[in-house]
Amino acid sequence: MSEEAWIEEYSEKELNFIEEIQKVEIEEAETLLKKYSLPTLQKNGIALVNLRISSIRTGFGGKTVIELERDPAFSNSDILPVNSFSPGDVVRLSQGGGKSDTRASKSVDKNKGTDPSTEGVITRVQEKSISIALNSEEDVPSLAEGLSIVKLANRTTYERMKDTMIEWKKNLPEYRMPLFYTLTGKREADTSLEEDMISELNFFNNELNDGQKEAVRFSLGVQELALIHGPPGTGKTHTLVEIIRQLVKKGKRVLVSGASNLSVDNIVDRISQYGIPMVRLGHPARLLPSVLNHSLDFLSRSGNCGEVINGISEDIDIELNKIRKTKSGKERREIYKHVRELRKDYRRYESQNVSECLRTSDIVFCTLHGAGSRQLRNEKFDVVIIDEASQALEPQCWIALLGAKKAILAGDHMQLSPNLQTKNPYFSMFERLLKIQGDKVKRFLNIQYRMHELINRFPSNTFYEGKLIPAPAVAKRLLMDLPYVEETELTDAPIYFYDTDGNYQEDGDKDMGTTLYQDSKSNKWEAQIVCHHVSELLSAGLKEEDMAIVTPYNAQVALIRSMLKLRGIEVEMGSVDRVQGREKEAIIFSLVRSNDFREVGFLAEKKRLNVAITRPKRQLCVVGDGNTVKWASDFFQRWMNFLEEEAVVMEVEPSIFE
Ligand SMILES: Nc1ncnc2c1ncn2[C@@H]1O[C@H](COP(=O)(O)OP(=O)(O)OP(=O)(O)O)[C@@H](O)[C@H]1O
Repeated sequence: MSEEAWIEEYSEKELNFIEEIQKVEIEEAETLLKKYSLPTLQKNGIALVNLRISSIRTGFGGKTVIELERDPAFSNSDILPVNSFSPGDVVRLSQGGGKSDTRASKSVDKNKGTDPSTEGVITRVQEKSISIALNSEEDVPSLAEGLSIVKLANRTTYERMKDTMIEWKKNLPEYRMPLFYTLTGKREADTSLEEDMISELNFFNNELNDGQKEAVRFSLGVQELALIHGPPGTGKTHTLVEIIRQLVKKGKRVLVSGASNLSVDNIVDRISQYGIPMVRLGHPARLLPSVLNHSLDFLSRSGNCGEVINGISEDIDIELNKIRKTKSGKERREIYKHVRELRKDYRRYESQNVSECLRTSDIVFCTLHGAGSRQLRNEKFDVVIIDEASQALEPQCWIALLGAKKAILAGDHMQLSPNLQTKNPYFSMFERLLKIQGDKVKRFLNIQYRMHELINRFPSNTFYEGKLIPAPAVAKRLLMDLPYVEETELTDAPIYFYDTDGNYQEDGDKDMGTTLYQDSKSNKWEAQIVCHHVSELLSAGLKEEDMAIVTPYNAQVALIRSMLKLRGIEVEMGSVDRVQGREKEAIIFSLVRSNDFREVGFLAEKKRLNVAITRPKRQLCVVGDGNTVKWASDFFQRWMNFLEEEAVVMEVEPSIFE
């Protein structure tokens, strides 16, 4: 096949894939809006009604940011209802929809000439307020009251992926070719090492273990592609930090990207102490507070034109607040005209500062999606590093790789891959490259610094060919070895298993149908056992912040949270997907599924189980029905056999339920 045809075919395949997943997500979101009223959507966390504007200001890029709060005319409390909004969500803002039970899609439909509506992006979520950056400059609603917001599918994510694939197809400059062909499998990866890059290699961090050092050496020396396979707790971030420092020392310009803001910020946090010129792109509301002074937003307001920019921003805010006070259309038009002029100036000065800031940075940090932002258009990098690469969609990775000659991908394809609604299993770029290029492009981090050796055993044997070994310092640690924890029958072993054995079956919440809440499974018996175990650990001296509760279903999270609240206990908890990348001294894992059909549903994915059971350092406590779970597959049978043999199997005493 000719090179042109190869590029064409590959890009088309990716474009079709993006279209397919976008269609599924948008249809799903639109079905919800058509089917349910705003108040019902609010009950389920994806809408907020009866809000009013509390302030207006100018944010990064000269965008109007409005802050919304609860309208006291409709509620006695100023705390927002429980919701699932987070920075980056795209929302539709409209007037009305709160009092009557109107369909969400009807009340916000511009074309039908009903309430005016506008779209924006959430920038900040607080207990009593929520802020939105509006998409266009004349979007400040004329009425500041009776506002509603509802979550929409995020189209820009898909548009960026599509633009990237079109760019790859249309424009493949010479410098990008070798990497493209290696990444798409048209040619075998060249794994020879560049001597210049690895001769006289002095490690900044001498505590790196041999596997980590080899991963650093290989990543530095190889000319196009390195994969770092880092199972849980194996020091992936440590290794990446060393690679980045070594690359900068060799005069290379590096783009560091990751599937999530947190993965990127963890690296920024650790690198920032070394005084390397660097910048973190991304909306400040989505960044860890500790990295804010490296953000482009902060740096561009403090550079050469910083003072001017801040002055213009204040002027815009004053004008925007005038708009809220006037009812005259003529006056409003005039103010908007003035605001537009101010914004033009604002962007001009800001873009000067942004260019300066990027030009002088040896390392640029952003999410994969952020790599597609206009500030990075035409920027080139010697090396692009992608952390959590196994959790990203392939076209997301391509966004970051557009300006690269060499790629280093770190991840673990044995943990959760992107959560797609499609029926087919999804292979990330990381996993696909392992398949097509083989182990020669990979280095494996084999020592984990988190789990007790018994907790390590099942995941190591099942997912990592028995090659994952605990560092001596962690291999024998138990809860009772913590200085403030007493030795009790619940703190002296690494794994506990409360087997409910089919006696305490799950509950299903059918109220919302399957579309809105696919995850509405709970099990009150298991919730009670979890509360009992948590209380016992606290009595033994363990602190609330030392433990977390993990379960595959959000409904179970909510149930356990409410039960613990009654006992005055507040412990971190989340669905399995939310705790990937986290660790705690003790993890309590409630499996929920218990039924006569031996159906384990959502839990069935092996990788989900791997994530859940590799979070604890000193104790894993499993609460579940062995009888349902063990028949799901050979794999679950093996896991149940392991628990029966190795865990302390706990009797489910009736007193637990009192
Ligand atoms: N060579 C080492 N010697 C001693 N401790 C180490 C070493 N490498 C990593 N660690 C420790 O292991 C833990 C995990 O390290 P790090 O956060 O870099 O891992 P990670 O692989 O990125 O984690 P995750 O599982 O969340 O992806 C940290 O507490 C770190 O201090």
